[in-house]
Amino acid sequence: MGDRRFHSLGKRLRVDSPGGCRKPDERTESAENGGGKGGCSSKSRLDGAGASYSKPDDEAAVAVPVRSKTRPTEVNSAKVPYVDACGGVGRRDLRTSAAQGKEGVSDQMKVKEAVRAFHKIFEEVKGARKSKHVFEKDSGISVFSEALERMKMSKKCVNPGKLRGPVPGVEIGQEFCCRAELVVTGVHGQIVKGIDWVSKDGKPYATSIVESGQYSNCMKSKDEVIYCGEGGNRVFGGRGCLKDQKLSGGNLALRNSMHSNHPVRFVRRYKLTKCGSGPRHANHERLSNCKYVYQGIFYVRRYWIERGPFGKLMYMFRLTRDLTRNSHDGTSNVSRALERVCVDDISRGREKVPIRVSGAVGKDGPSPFNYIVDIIYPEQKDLSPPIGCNCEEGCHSMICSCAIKNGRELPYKQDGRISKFKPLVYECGPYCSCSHSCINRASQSGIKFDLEIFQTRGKGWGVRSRSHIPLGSFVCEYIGKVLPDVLASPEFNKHQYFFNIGVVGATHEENGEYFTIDAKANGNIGRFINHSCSPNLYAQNVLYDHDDKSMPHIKFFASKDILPLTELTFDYTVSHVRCADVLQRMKCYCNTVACKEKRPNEERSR
Ligand SMILES: C[S@@+](CC[C@H](N)C(=O)[O-])C[C@H]1O[C@@H](n2cnc3c(N)ncnc32)[C@H](O)[C@@H]1O
Repeated sequence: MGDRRFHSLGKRLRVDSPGGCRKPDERTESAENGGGKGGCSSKSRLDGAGASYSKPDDEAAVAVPVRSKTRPTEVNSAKVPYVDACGGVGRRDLRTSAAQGKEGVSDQMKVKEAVRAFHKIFEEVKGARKSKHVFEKDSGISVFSEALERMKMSKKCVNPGKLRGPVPGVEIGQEFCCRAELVVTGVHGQIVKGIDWVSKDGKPYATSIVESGQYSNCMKSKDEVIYCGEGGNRVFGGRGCLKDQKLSGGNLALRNSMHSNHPVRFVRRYKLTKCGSGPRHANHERLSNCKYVYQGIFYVRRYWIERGPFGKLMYMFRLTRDLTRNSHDGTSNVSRALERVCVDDISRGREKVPIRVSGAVGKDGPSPFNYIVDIIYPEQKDLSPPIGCNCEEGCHSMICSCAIKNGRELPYKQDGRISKFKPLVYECGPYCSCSHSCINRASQSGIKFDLEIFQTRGKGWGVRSRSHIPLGSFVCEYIGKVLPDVLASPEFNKHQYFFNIGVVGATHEENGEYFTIDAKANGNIGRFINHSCSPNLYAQNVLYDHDDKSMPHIKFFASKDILPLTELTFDYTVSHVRCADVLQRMKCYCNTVACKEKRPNEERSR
């Protein structure tokens, strides 16, 4: 390993939400629907720290939460016939649906009954106010809220606890006239907030999200949603509430749900045209100018922060539908589907492109690990946010403060390829004013090449690309959990997944503060890249979301043009990977001329 010299960064700022910490959640799983106040100012980090989930993904994905004997019918298609919750003209008789068992029907009847009861109470409240000439603006509480309150008092809501996963009696595609209907049926317990959550072991976990129309959310396809977190960043500006979003409340709950692979219900809002169709209540009147359609169970795959339309930071979440979950499937179907996922995409939809396992699958496939796409920083580490650039019109080498830190040059060419390798590259990031398409963010847009994992000779699994990779292209990051060096046990293991990090010559070395990325339990495709004495990848230190040189991102770029199906490798000895120690104790199977020259007497007959 190379020697470690270094400089000081001085004071470290926090990346996380400021503010004191009251208990992260005041609600409990058994809280009455809609009763909680969403906010929480829990002190929490931007990074993945605190990801205390212990379940491997596979396990979590198969474990369908069971809370009622009567499982709801979840079908993975928005086109399935829906049960109109409003009980009006032209509805199908629920009892005729062959797919629904007796219990499913009774759940649906309960849901329908709750909606009917709500509308009855709503009419009563409205009528009472009308007769007393009480106008909504004078009453201080809306007719909806008052009716909802009465529903709760008379215990007429169904599925009252904060359920996780599917809601009994509610199908994908089911329509609701208003937010209150979502509350009385147990789909989403918040009448205003878009994110609903429960507290478990003192941590909030998201149960459902509703597109409120206030943020720039979008459903990219019927299986993928980009959801903007909550707080101070409405698309239309709001009333004096513009501020940076924080990793607390619903945002923290979504982050935690991502780490623990918790299911999140998603409800989409559709605006209705004046004469268009839409659910109506018993009197055939529209209750609002939009409708809400239940879309099914989604999983949070990743999150990031970006600047919103008003220049404030927003937490963005990517959720995808879990196609393995379908209550018509028996367990065998679920495991078959999981197997298929393993062959098709080891990242389980977390990368933009699927990552295949070539050859063996199932028991013969790579041993299980939790696929993550964001580094998990140590909880106790205060990460200093960098001072971002102010280049709203695009970054230029002479004026962009990030380019200035790179020696007054932008490290990337127009096509996104790195111009030259450096000890450290400063990219623009979440604290910069430039756009996401800024050229100085080349390594932040995810994997683009068609990578796959395959069995090598003598080295276990390795990585290769099905497509050609041009010199200088970003390939992938080495992702895992950052551990203080002392915790990264140097003991010899068959396959080591440690990557020692830290910019050589930076201040952390004076304090003896060293870190290692451990990708054994949590990692991405980077953990499968093997060593070669004549590598085709280069591990580049990159900083953008914090300024701490002791834990830069490790980004792999192509150090030569790489032909399709060539194994991707980097030099463990140059990159300070702890595997370098391993290589001293075991034979190198990179099978290159450089290796034979380095180790002329080594036996390579595996
Ligand atoms: C980061 S892992 C790489 C992925 C690993 N091959 C697997 O199957 O998971 C590092 C381990 O791969 C093996 N390895 C990597 N490069 C090697 C090489 N050139 N020769 C022999 N073994 C190698 C060693 O066992 C090493 O500890």
